[in-house]
Amino acid sequence: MSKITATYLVHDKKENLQKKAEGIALGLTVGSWTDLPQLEQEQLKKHKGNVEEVIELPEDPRADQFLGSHRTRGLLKISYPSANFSNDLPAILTTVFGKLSLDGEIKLVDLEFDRDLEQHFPGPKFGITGIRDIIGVHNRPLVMSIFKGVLGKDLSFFKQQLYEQALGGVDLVKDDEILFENPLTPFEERVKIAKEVLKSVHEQTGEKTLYAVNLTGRTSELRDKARRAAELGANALLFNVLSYGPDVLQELAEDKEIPLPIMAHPALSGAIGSSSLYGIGYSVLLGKLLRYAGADLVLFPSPYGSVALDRNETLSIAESLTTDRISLNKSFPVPSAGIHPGLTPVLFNDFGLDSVINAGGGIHGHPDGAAGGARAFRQAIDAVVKGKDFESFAEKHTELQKALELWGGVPVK
Ligand SMILES: CSCCC(=O)C(=O)COP(=O)(O)O
Ligand SMILES: [Mg+2]
Repeated sequence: MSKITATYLVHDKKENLQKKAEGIALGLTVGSWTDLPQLEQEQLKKHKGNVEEVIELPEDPRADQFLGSHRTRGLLKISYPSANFSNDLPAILTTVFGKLSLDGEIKLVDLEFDRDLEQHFPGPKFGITGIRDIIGVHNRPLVMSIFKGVLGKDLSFFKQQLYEQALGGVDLVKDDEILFENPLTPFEERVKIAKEVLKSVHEQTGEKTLYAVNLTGRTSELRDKARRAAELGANALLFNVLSYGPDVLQELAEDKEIPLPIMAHPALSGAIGSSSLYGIGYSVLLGKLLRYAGADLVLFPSPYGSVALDRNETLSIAESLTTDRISLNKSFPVPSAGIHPGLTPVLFNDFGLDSVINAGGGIHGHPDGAAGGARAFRQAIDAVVKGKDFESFAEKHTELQKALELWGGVPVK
């Protein structure tokens, strides 16, 4: 029988982790069944969760600081039969971590879909390969920039910023996630102007650029709005997935009349993923779930910038997005937040060729403006991909040199 397997990190005053695991396996499925008549017990058996593994972990060295007295710490791996849920993320999440998420110090740190279940989730429509094919770039990390300072500005400002970013050589430009429907830069107008600007840049440089327009508004409006964007010539969407829920992303990703790559923004994810005791681990939240739901690109804070995540957490997100799965395309990992060209060597070292380097301030704050910032990133990427000495390369590339003078460089340790 098909199943889903969840791994939980638990901290407990009670010593017996096996008993705790059995309690969860029973409590989240059939409840108390041992006192029921034999026939009913047999019927319920096929619905009962199964404890697959219990691993006791050494006490966290920081336990005294944030946990108080000694606690048992461990990983509980429990599987749930697919007979218990329908094949959709809301049912799966409610089964494995609905009520349980409220029950003390417990964090969902892994979720394994078996092959039968995986087939119900088509995943990214384009994925890494599809996006590379659209842009026509296969041999380097991509560069993405973010519109900045657009709130309160009109379409002429938007047009100029887009033009400069694209002309400098970024592969993708995205709206900031805080740009919603507004009278100065309406959604449909942004799409139309972007189409015109990117066509003109393509004619000048021969390079293709994607613009991810922020798909916002009430859930019931999203499908029509995204379809309209596609009709008007949009070539990508940005989506604040956690404000809506992964199933909403899946609806959009599966829609044949929305033939656009979808970029998932991590806004709100810190509220769910950042505690070491509670919530959902980032590799599940931003990794597996968003890939299953169909995100072609997933943004997350890098270990190095202004909003930094633990390095191992970021590596596990990237691994969840890119690990080989027979029936699923890979999603592009997009380490972000406070990124500047001097971080390119460490980002390339951590996330490799199949990643997108994404910057807002690190593009617009360049002394030569957004086009200069974009060139600095392209030069930085050129240097790392060719294995050149970064500092010496910068001496011969003006924009990169200026970026390093302003923000410094971070060498790979
Ligand atoms: C928290 S990851 C999302 C990155 C993002 O949306 C952003 O605006 C980053 O801007 P920055 O100027 O820090 O590159
Ligand atoms: Mg932003």
